[in-house]
Amino acid sequence: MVFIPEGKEIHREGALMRCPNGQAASSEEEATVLHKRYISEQFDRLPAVKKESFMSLCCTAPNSFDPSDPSKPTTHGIFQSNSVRLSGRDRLDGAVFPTFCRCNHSCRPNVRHQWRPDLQVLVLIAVSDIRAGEELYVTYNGGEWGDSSDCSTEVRREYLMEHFGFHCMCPLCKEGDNDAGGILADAVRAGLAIEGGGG
Ligand SMILES: C[S@@+](CC[C@H](N)C(=O)[O-])C[C@H]1O[C@@H](n2cnc3c(N)ncnc32)[C@H](O)[C@@H]1O
Repeated sequence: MVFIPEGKEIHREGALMRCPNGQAASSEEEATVLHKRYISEQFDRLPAVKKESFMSLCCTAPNSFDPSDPSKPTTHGIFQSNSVRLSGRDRLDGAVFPTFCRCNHSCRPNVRHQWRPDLQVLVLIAVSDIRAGEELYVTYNGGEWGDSSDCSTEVRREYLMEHFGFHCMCPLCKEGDNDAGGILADAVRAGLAIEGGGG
């Protein structure tokens, strides 16, 4: 079977759009206005094909749709929904990437990403053997909870809901659901047995 071995570089790509995370401003409101304006100006400068690629990305951040047309995502909303913080000398910037931003999160990812400031590219590397057809998962929390096996499904989901606004359905969390279902089923069976035995 075809597979990508652990440690192999899978892909590298440059940013579709990049923006400083913090801008000199006298208030949070002003910083948001500047951020939105910066993104809008960057978007206007993109060639048509990159505009299309950017606008096709998911839009899930709060308040990310145009108030005058709630079906239309804003450029700021798309940036907020997809941006990843860069590292090294570029650590003050966030950026959106055409392929990386298509990857879903897993609490047990099979891919890690590394920003290369020297080359100005994001590199995706397999962290386990990946079989043909297997989904590529990255982690959105930047290793915040270390080894996710130390942390319960509930705690990880709470964190992801609070910071990223979704209920995690990654394979590890689904395993947690099955375990919980199993425990519940055992408890119900035990209860029935006790009830049955006591009657
Ligand atoms: C950057 S997008 C990821 C790519 C997106 N699924 C797409 O098709 O373009 C992030 C959004 O994907 C969804 N998502 C990513 N990982 C998820 C997971 N483990 N469980 C549930 N939803 C997830 C959430 O809606 C999240 O806000």
